[in-house]
Amino acid sequence: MSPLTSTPLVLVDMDGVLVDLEAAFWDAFETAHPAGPRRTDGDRTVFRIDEQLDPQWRDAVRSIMAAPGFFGGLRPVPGAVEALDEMLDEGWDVRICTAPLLHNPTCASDKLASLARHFGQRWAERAVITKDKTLVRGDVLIDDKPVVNGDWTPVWKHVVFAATYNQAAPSPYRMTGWASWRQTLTPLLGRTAA
Ligand SMILES: O=c1ccn([C@@H]2O[C@H](COP(=O)(O)O)[C@@H](O)[C@H]2O)c(=O)[nH]1
Ligand SMILES: [Mg+2]
Repeated sequence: MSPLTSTPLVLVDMDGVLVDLEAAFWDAFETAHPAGPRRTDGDRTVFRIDEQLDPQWRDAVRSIMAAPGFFGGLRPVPGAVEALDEMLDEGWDVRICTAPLLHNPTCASDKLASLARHFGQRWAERAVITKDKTLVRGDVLIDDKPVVNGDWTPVWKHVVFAATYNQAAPSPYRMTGWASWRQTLTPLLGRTAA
C-alpha cells in the first residue's frame, strides 16, 4: 500500500496485456512475407517472437516491430478497456507500466496515443514508460513477461497475465484474463475495490 493512503496501487503492462501485440505482428508479418511462417504454425513458447522463429526470420521480425506506427496499430485485448475503467472507478489506483521498444522511433509516442484512443485520455495520463519496471513502486504488476527484472528488487508482486509463453513463470500469482481481475487481485491486495 502507499504510505500516504491505503489505496492499492496496481501497475498494468501494455503489450500482451492491454493490447494485442501478437495479432498486430502476425497481420503485418503475413502480409509482408506470404511464403514465410504463419501464426497458425504453433503457439508461442518463448516471450520474444524473434526468438521463436527460425533465425533466418529474425531481421524480418525486427523490421516489422521497428516500423514507425506499429505500436499505434495494436488493438485492445478483450475486456481490458472495461476492466481498467472498473478498477479505477471503483477505487483502485491504477497506472500503466510499459516498456518501449527503443529501436522503434515512434514506440513511446504511439503507446501514449494508443492509450488515449482506445482507453481514454485519462489512461495516457496514467502511463509510465520505462525499460526498468523495478524502479516503479506498486502493490502488484500485471505483466505477461515470464520474469520482469531490472536493477532493483521490485516492491510489487508480479501477477502473470497468462499466455502460452509464460506457463513456467516463477511467480505464484496468475490472471487468466480480464474477466477474472477481481478474483485475482482482491486476495492479493487485502480488500475489494472501494
Ligand atoms: O516478441 C516480442 C515481444 C515484445 N517485445 C518488446 O518487449 C517490450 C514489452 O513491452 P511491455 O509493454 O512491457 O509488454 C516491448 O518493448 C515490446 O516491443 C519484443 O521486442 N519482442
Ligand atoms: Mg507485455
